[in-house]
Amino acid sequence: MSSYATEKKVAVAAVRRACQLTSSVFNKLVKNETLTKGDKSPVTVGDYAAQAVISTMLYNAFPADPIVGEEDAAELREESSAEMRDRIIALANEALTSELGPGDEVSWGVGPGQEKTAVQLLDAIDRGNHPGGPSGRMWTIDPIDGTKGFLRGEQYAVCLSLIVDAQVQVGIIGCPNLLFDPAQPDLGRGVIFVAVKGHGAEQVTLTGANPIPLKIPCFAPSDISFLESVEAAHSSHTFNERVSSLLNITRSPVRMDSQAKYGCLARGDGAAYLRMPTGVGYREKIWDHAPGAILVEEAGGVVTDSRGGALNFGLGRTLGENFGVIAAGRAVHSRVLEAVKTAGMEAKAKA
Ligand SMILES: Nc1ncnc2c1ncn2[C@@H]1O[C@H](COP(=O)(O)OS(=O)(=O)O)[C@@H](OP(=O)(O)O)[C@H]1O
Ligand SMILES: [Mg+2]
Ligand SMILES: [Mg+2]
Ligand SMILES: [Mg+2]
Repeated sequence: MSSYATEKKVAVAAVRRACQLTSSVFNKLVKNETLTKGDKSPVTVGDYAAQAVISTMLYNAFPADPIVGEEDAAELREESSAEMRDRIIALANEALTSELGPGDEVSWGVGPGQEKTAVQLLDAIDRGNHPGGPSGRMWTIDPIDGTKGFLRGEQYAVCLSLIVDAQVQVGIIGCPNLLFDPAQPDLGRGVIFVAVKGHGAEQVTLTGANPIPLKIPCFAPSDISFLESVEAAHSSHTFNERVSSLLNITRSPVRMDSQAKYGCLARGDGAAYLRMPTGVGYREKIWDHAPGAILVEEAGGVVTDSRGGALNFGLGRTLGENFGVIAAGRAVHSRVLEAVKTAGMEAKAKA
């Protein structure tokens, strides 16, 4: 099984630079300007600029690889967006031209003197327009996952994955605001989760140091707690409550934005991640789950939909019809799956 050594190196380096960028956007813009005003523009600036940085680095390392990215530059190309566009270009160039870090190579289009033009950076954002599908190599980028968490100064994640023939091979999740070790807060915040199919999962610092292998622990029934979305619109809190009561879970759920949930599951901060649809119609996006799914699987866990079927990353930009997501260690997963089926039948009977 390929170890995807170069892909992993480039992907970690790209997520690292994007994390520097998003932290700087938060410190410069969100903290000062908008927490009270509720203006979403810093998120947008951060999203676009981080996608530009990651896409530029991927293109320099793997020019033939298509990208499925959340953002596109159509609005930025309009004359009315000139001010925002300039900000994004400046932020992206600041991140691309900062000093080389450990493992960085100039050939990825980074380092001092590597400024890009506005046209190059807008084109880099738009390279994320690949439709996805069942065959070939493709990357997914979610430049800021958990935008609402980002604005609140809580959890968000910079997420990148490599999918080959619909199978996730590499997953990287950068979490600038997550404690490196909840048991040792002195170690500070900032984690990058890294997984390669068949080669395990680990977490490193934001500088790529201190690698720690990840393995989901066995949980006693009394220690089980759920990880779930903060936003009730993104996943059903009431369904999770019913599943918890069927499993006699007494611990309160831990609510956290973004794929940081998958990272916390992989290192045992919580026992299960349950994300059930809140209504009909919303299709989950592949960039919201591909990095998390490989991370949990490589840490020894199982990720399925609510019927126990595998998530299908080969259907296009979405996972298709939404049957939710259940992620957990093997033993907990089978118990949660049974309870989800029971709660689903109860809900149907009531409807
Ligand atoms: N209706 C609905 N249902 C399910 N999911 C949705 C929905 N609407 C949005 N999204 C996606 O949710 C992504 C945010 O992830 P989380 O749900 O884990 O974050 S949160 O806790 O709710 O803030 C979020 O990712 P970002 O846009 O990158 O933040 C969206 O892709
Ligand atoms: Mg997202
Ligand atoms: Mg996003
Ligand atoms: Mg979004």
